[in-house]
Amino acid sequence: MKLTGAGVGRGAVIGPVVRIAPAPAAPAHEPVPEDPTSAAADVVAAFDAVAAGLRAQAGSAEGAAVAVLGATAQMAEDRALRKQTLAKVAAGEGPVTALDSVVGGFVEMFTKAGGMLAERVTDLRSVRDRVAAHILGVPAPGVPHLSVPSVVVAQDLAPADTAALDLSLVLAIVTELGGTTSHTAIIAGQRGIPCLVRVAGALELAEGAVVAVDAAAGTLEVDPGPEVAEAFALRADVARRLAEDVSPGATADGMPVNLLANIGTAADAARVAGDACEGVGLFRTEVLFLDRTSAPTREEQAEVYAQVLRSFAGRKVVVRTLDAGADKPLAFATQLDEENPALGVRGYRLVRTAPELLETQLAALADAQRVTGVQPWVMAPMISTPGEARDFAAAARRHGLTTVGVMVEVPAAALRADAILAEVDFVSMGTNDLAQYVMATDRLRGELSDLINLWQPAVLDLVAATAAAGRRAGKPAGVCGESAADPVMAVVLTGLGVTSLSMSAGAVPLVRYAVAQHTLAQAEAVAQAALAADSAEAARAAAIAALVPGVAATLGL
Ligand SMILES: C=C(OP(=O)(O)O)C(=O)O
Ligand SMILES: [Mg+2]
Repeated sequence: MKLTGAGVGRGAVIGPVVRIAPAPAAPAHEPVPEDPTSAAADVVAAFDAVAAGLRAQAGSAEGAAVAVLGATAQMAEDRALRKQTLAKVAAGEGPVTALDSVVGGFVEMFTKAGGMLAERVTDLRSVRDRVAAHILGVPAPGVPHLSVPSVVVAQDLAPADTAALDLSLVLAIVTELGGTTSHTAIIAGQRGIPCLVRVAGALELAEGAVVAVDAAAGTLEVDPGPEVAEAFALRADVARRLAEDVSPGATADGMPVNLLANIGTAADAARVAGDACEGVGLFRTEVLFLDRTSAPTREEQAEVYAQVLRSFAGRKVVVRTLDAGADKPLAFATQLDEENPALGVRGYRLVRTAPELLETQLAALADAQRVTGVQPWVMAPMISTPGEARDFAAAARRHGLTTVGVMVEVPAAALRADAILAEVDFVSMGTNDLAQYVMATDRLRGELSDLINLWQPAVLDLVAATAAAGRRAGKPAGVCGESAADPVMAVVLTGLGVTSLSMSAGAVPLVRYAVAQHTLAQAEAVAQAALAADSAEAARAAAIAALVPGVAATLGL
């Protein structure tokens, strides 16, 4: 059996399936319990079992997870929660329905109260899901404990779920929902973990079934034959051979194109520092803020930033300030009443509602600069106007950070790139959000993946306009969205005048190879071929056809 989906990365792996159970829904018409006393006893037993399970998990967890699990266990032990649920069951409501409405009431109350209480809403929902699963006799939702390298299959994964996985044992991630530029896919890609999203039928895969996941082809095959394993091994060989080239990125005629890595944590930095990349082009600092009830302190942040700077001492490190909101919600910063969070207070816009977050972060970064003697580049996400760029640059410089840039990921910033570049030292294009906003298509959902395709000519036009503005200003204009990881797109971007490409470290060798096979003029011809097309498919096909002979075959295209 073969399933198809949209792949992230180019990896191909074979391994057993481990399923992540989705949160159980309350049955539509849950029957009234025949014996309310025994139903009440079941509810108490479910609360007790969940609390005990969480306490046991906390006992074997490490770091921040201990406190999170302990706090969730405490909630499962909460007397008011139990008492109100039991009262409803005694009055004849189905136990899951009762639990659902009591938790719903608490969620509303906590949310209205704001502050610390609002931060407990996620814990409350997690307790509800676990207790409901216990009552219904279905697998507990949430991230499983992995004991062998596995292919993790889920309906969808929030960034916090991904953070809770032991990624060293994750061979691949397969989801039924989600999009290729959603953060979970990106975080996985950054770790070199192949990801397949939008896989219809993924949830029907049996636990333990052996599957072959090919992210480049976008396929999943159940019980693959030995020829599949052989083909995967061959591909790995080509990739290994190309990875032996450690020269700096450049076109065939010597025009430099910096090849940089995207990272999310200090551990990522330590892991990829030994790889042949010229630095970090995007440090997604929000990963440090995820799954917490309050922001990390200045000291805590400074320590992490210093670790990253030390790992890459002597190389460029571009640190992006907090990009929270929308698909990266933080309990302590996200606006709860936004109907369109992707269009709301996210990224740099948080200076309007929580200015101390940016101030603390810039101070911590300056501390890290001081203790390591390494000067980071710093940039802000979600900048829309030259005024925002100016304000951010002023704030960063006040803290003694000297190389200041912004991301170009909102169409307004691309359209006014000259004016934006007048305010800052560099720009970095976030093609994931740029595509989302240019095409008015939610990057988290895959139904419209044809529209959010990074090859859409309208997206390419704005990238071209921004790169041209960079050339005019004589300032670096890089790309750090997923576009940079695609070796064919990398040639197009080079031809458009993009000065650096930042991607998951595992993508660097193929990108280096593709760029190095073309002179600047040849890359420009590839870019023009793509720009002249009138659809995403035609743009990619035209670019592939314009590559110098032999490159497409080596790339397996
Ligand atoms: C690099 C980008 O930022 P993120 O994916 O973290 O939103 C982007 O939008 O392309
Ligand atoms: Mg972005």
